[in-house]
Amino acid sequence: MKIKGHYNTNDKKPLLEVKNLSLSFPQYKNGFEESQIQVIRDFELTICPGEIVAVVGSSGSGKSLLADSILGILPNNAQTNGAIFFEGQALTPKLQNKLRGKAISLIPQSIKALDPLMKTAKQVQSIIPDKKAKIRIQREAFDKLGLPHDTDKKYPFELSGGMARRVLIATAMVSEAKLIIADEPTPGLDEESWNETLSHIKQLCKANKAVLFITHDIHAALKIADKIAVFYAGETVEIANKKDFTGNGDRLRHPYTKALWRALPENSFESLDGNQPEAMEVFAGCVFGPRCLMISDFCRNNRPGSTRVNNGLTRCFYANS
Ligand SMILES: Nc1ncnc2c1ncn2[C@@H]1O[C@H](COP(=O)(O)OP(=O)(O)OP(=O)(O)O)[C@@H](O)[C@H]1O
Ligand code: NI
Repeated sequence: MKIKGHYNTNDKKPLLEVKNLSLSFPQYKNGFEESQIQVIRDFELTICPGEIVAVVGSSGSGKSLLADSILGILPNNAQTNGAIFFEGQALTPKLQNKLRGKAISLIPQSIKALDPLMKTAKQVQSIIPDKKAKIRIQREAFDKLGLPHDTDKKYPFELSGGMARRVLIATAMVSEAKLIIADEPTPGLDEESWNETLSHIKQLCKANKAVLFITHDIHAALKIADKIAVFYAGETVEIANKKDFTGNGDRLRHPYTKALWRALPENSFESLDGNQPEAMEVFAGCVFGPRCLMISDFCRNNRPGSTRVNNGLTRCFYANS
């Protein structure tokens, strides 16, 4: 069955809906012959208030460009197709300008995003709309995140990496954002900071904020997300629920997701041969085909559309087998 409307596991109204988003860049061979590098193909995703949805994909699969598409900060030469809706309204460049940093906010990967010349408390207070309550709101957020009082007067360079990361999360916490996009917020962290960062992100959704959690770390996704969208070569090959990641992965719907799950050290540690295709490779059939053990001639010549299976979504002709 082809999905027509939005994918939704509960009765809440979607906050964000991405429908058939495709993104490409023009490329010039020999200086003038134009071709397209297709980075994202027919991407779809729905996030409801209070939900954490992880987008899991390996390096170069198009995750950050997906975030940039939602925020409206794509490079000028990017060409997009498809539609993004926020609270049911089409996200036009004008609306993106209005919402960016307000209703839609970003927790960037780099702690360099903090202003080096402003004390941390001031930075966080500066984005609180209620000016009378800003000091109290900032302090409450710092308390929730375990940032002691003496953090308030420190400059970013005086903070440890973990503390600076908490200040970035505090910024999202006090903002009026309904949707927070966290782009790889856990790179290279030790186990304790990793756990802390994830539980702080989880706290955000308690205030009914939704989080789009972008990561290549499937453990991190499984720890906090309600739904997991698996991104492969710019396509959502599966949207699974957390509970589907169990046992031998038999509840999972797509061979790539099963392979990711089985490759984890606590599972059988089976690796998957081959590499994800480069953005410029053109496919008539399934993008995962070259690495798939179930490949048939049909898969080589036909692109699978999205199919709803077991309250999730997949792009595989053999999803039910
Ligand atoms: N301006 C651009 N022009 C052409 N190609 C680009 C441009 N920006 C990004 N790309 C390509 O798009 C692909 C996806 O990039 P993106 O940064 O979204 O990946 P990612 O999944 O976020 O990777 P990572 O996990 O390493 O952050 C990459 O192959 C990248 O080289
Ligand atoms: Ni990225």
